[in-house]
Amino acid sequence: MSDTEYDIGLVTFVKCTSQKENQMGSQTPLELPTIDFSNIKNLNQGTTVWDSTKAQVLKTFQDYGCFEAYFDEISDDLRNSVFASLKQLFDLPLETKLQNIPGKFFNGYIGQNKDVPLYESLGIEDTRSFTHLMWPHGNPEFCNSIQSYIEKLTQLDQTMRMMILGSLNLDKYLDEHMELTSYVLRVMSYRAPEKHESSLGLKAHADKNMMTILHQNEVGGLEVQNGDEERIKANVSPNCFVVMAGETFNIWTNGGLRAPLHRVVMHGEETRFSLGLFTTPKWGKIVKTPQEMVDEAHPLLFKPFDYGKFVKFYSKKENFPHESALKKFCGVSS
Ligand SMILES: O=C(O)CCC(=O)C(=O)O
Ligand SMILES: [Fe+2]
Repeated sequence: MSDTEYDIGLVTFVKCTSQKENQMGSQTPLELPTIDFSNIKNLNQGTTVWDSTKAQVLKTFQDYGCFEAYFDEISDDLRNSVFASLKQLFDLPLETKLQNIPGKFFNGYIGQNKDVPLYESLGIEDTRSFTHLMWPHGNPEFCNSIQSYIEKLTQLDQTMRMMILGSLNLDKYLDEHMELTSYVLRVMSYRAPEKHESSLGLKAHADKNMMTILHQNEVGGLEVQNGDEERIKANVSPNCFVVMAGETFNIWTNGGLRAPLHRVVMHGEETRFSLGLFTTPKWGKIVKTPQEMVDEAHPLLFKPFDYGKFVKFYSKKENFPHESALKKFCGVSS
């Protein structure tokens, strides 16, 4: 972690500079703000550090909808094991990967799609049963490292949500908010494009769920859109995790947060691996904006909705991948 600091308004951001940049001493490119979550175990509510971190989280979510979390709970060994496991997983025969038929839409195998030919992904709802499905004779290293990775990122997710609700004075909804969601870990592989192919790995989109934590290998390629033109390349430092608000969080806060557009562009000849912990509303539970976020100046933007019903609606051809699908589904003026 570099010790370079800079101010934006009231809060100070610590830059999470990549080693490559340091060594090459190149000029600083546009970067996402970074928030320091090192020493998370000692980050206690009510302390000055907690309060300043909480203010940073809300401000970056309001301004960008996204930031890089510097999080050092995933050891080098665990990270190496996770990325090595991903290579092993994607090297499995297609028939094996296709067996990952999920409990829910969009959680299964996605790939072999001519619109995004470089991209392949698998959703992991339950690590044990997923491992058994992929390796019927067992793969304890995969199972243990993925499970431990999910547990650590879950801690980061919950800390950040606690901070956002706290900053909005909505602490009383915390238990309800945590109960509302479950997690899926989506693991992704992007092969390098052939000479005649486009380098676009994943088209620009905003996530529909509550919040996403992304982690990429050193190949990089994740870009976040800021404003109409500007695209910011996400850092590839090993301890940097890109945290993004999804459209459901924007709805829950009555438009109080941004859900940024982002995409993946491939460079070079290496395969890119990435992981995303997707915090997603449980099917059958109702996502409802707290009344405190609504007043005359801020009328209700979205009606309460069941995410499961939305996913079914979204999976229909005419609604996918419609940018304003949620607006169409439960927007107040629609
Ligand atoms: O691979 C990545 O880093 C981004 C993936 C992504 O944006 C998504 O799955 O929604
Ligand atoms: Fe995404």
